[in-house]
Parts: sequence; structure tokens; C-alpha cells
Amino acid sequence: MTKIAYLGPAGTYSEMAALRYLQLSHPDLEHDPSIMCPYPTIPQAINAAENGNVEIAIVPVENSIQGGVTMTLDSLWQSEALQIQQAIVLPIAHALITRAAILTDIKTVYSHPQGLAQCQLWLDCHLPTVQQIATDSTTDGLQRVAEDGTSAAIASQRAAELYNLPILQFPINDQPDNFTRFLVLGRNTSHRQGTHSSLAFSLKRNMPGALVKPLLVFADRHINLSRIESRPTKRSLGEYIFFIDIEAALPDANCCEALEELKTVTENLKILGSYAIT
Ligand SMILES: O=C(O)C(=O)C[C@]1(C(=O)O)C=C[C@@H](O)C=C1
Repeated sequence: MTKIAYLGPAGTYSEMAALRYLQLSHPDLEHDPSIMCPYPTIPQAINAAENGNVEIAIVPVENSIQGGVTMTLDSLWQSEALQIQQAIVLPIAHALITRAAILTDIKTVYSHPQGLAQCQLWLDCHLPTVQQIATDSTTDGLQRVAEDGTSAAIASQRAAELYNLPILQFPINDQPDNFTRFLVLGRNTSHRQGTHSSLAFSLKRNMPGALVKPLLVFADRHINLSRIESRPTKRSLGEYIFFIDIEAALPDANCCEALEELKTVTENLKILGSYAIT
């Protein structure tokens, strides 16, 4: 039976992405709770799929306000076996969940660093003196909120319902159009199809034009890049891994040719998958 790893506990946005995946891809399995496997961190969810303990991991990779989810990018680079099978974009609307009746009663706010960052202007304006505590997921602080009337959490409306806690303000994200892209990762490499592909590479030498050559490989073939992002290699300061998304699928002859040339102008090239975005 397919098991799905995601960042828990129950009520996270990652769980919402996992439920959406089930609805789209396996509507017959949607109401079977034994499929859903929450993990305490994103790398642990990814490792569960890498090691074959679950078939699929669903993890956030990019937010429209805050950019890349670094833990996911780093784990993808380390992964030996996983491929991106699908991308799911979800709207993210944050609620302030608390038993406090008014904002001035709140002393502490808990959320995932992404949740805090996506509401930073709102927090600065409405709760400028509260202590902000970063948690591993948006729902990690909800137990504390249930116990302590001076605590609040930034999480989804669905999380408030699941934990039976009141919402004091909604929505509180700084940008109304707030979206997060999630990746469906699996060990099934025969899954290469869709409209987009993701790649990652390190450069041969840090010299003038080192990044231009890999980029020209795509420009010369009229392949559009939809994202470029860098992460440190962690080997030495100033060395980077580049993550690239292209609007092309790997089975395309043009794309295969581009990859062959890319191998000659990069040090280490990883093909992360071709997939559809829903
Ligand atoms: O903490 C959660 O609820 C998550 O699913 C993680 C996460 C993230 O890492 O970006 C997912 C979507 C939102 O952008 C906020 C948090």
C-alpha cells in the first residue's frame, strides 16, 4: 500500500498538500488514514522515502514570498534515489490561533520560520513586543496554545478546526497572494513526464563565465528557465550548487541534447525529475 511521508503533526500545510495529491492521483485511497505518515522534520520525511520506508514524500520547496525552502533543496542534492514526480501549488492563508480574547493578552507566538516570515509585517504592526518562537512546523505550537491562554500560533484554519482552538484574526499573511509549491518525491524513476524538469549542478571552476556556459546550453535551444536558485556546497565559502527549473520534459530530444552538453560544462549534474505542476 502507498504510504506518504510529510511534515507533521496533523494540520500542517504539508498535510494539506498530501491530501490534495491523494485527491488528484488516488481518489480511492483518500479516506484511508493508514496512508498518511507525519514526520517531525522535512529531512526526516525525505529520508523515509529515500530509504524505502514510505513510497512518497511530499515536501514544500518554494514560497511566493519567502523563496526556496533550503532544507528541501539540500536534501534533494544529497538524495541518491528520489525523483520529483509531481508539483502541487497551494494557496497559503495564515490564521492567528489563540485562546486570548484580545491581541494585548498574547505574550508568545509559535510558528514554523516560514509562517513567522510570511506574517512578519503583520506581527511588527500588531504584536511588536511578543516573543516569536520558531517551531519545526506550523502545528507544533498548538499544544502549547491549548494549555496557555497567553500563547498564539500561526497556522491554517484547518489546523484550528482539528485542534478545536479559536481563531482571533484571519488572514494575517502580509501578501494576500501567498502560494507554496510542494514536491511529490518518489523512488520511481520511470515517472519522467510532464511539462517541467528540475536539475541541480555544481560548477567545474569558479572563474569568469563559469555559470554562463550552463545557462547558454538552454538559451541556445530556446528552452525557458522558470527558476534559478543557489545553495552553498558546504565544501568551502563561495562555492555553490545551482538549482534550475526548465519548461521542458526530459524525453524531448532537444532537452536530452541539452543535458548531454550540460554534463560537459558542469562538475556534478543531478537530474531531479520531469513532472506536471497542478
Ligand atoms: O509548517 C507547515 O505547516 C508546513 O507544511 C511547512 C511550510 C513551509 O516549510 O513552507 C509549508 C507551507 C507554508 O509556506 C508554511 C510552512
